[in-house]
Amino acid sequence: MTKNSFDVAKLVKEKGNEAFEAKDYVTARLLYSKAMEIDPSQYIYPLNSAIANLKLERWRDAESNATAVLEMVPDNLKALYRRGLARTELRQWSQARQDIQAFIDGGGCSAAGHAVLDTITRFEAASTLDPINDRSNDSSEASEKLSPDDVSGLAIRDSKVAGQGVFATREFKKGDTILREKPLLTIPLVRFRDQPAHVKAALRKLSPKNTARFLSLDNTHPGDCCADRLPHHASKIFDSNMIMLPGDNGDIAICFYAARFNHSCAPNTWHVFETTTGEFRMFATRPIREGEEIFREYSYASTEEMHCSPRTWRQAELQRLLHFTCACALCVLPDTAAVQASDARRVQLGQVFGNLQKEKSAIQGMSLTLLVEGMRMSRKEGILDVALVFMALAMAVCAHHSDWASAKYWAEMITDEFGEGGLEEVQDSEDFRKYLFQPELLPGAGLGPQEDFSGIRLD
Ligand SMILES: C[S@@+](CC[C@H](N)C(=O)[O-])C[C@H]1O[C@@H](n2cnc3c(N)ncnc32)[C@H](O)[C@@H]1O
Repeated sequence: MTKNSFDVAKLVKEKGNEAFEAKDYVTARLLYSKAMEIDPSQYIYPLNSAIANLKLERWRDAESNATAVLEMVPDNLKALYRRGLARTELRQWSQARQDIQAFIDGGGCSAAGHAVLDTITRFEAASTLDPINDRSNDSSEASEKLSPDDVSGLAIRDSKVAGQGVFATREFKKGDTILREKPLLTIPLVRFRDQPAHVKAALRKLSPKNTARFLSLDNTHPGDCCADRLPHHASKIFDSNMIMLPGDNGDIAICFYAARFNHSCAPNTWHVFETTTGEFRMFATRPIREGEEIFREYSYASTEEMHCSPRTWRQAELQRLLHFTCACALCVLPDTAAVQASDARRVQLGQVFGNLQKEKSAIQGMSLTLLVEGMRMSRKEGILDVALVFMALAMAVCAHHSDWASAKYWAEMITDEFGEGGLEEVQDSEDFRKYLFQPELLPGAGLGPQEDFSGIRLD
């Protein structure tokens, strides 16, 4: 590591020290282990890890940390003392004595050393009376899990699509909230080459626990796929898990829980970023059964491009940006005819969007027939958030032409698609809900020539 390089291991150790001082030994231990993994040449990381493990009564780990230090620096007094303590707890009396004696002989605090020697003598005597009391078990395995399992209704399991994914442990209704979380870190949308500087700054600001969480995320970029711009693949972890936040400012975020969901081109969720609460939220777009995998759509390309492009394009794009070949249910449809039909719908969907844009999105010129065609295709393709956009536009078109019965028909369909929960959560929901109950309040309502759309419905 060059002198001026961004030393991730050192930063991680410092975060570990912060956690240790706050008596969060579980996080401190995780961070020291990460620092050891990143830079195994430094004895200070296992030395610190040993003390965290002693605090957590993980005697074997503390012993092995101290041994690692002594292999690098044979007369390190702190390591001798810490190993002596661990070995005492592991009932390795004579080895414990040797370590503590070496500690005293090397100039370590004699009072502290003799106190441990006395303890060893007492333990040794007690152990002959109480042979069943085995102190060698490490005790804190369960408490150190940093896992999304504590988010209600979700569990991490092996996925048939890719590695691990997130599964429902209960039923979710359409519109139910799947997840709401504040991102671990966000950076502004900047040029790719400027990204590392922002990631570095964001990593520096992370709390110790969130540093451990960040480092525990998957790096799915193969080693040589592209040069990493930060040591220890920090930018690859970032790239593997980043989410472009929907909304105007377009920040890029790492969300600890949302990062664990696999991608699908026909996801069963949609998501928003609520600027008022700073929360990333996911909702079910259809009923999700217990045991079903839950997917989100990775939207790195523009959402429209992702929705309106055939499988080969989507796969190439995900490969180019994220280095994986999409194996979602839509991309691995078993028969060619089904793939061709899906591709054709996507291309048509693109044409619908194109035609709508040509009409400059002005409600007065928008064709309801075209919108309904878009709804049909997006429903078939399982991209319900797109269907919802078309429905909202359909409501506005009918309201513009004072066909209130038809406007109400589309409003009810939207309510039904969102589900009660989803409707409450949508961005700008207050206005939106108001329009659903009173379409006549929509901007432009009643301003167009009167028309009757009762013959145009979604079957
Ligand atoms: C943010 S991680 C998702 C969780 C990951 N599966 C795990 O085991 O931790 C993103 C990585 O998961 C894999 N992945 C996600 N969705 C996929 C899909 N539809 N097809 C193939 N691989 C996918 C890719 O390797 C991708 O880079």
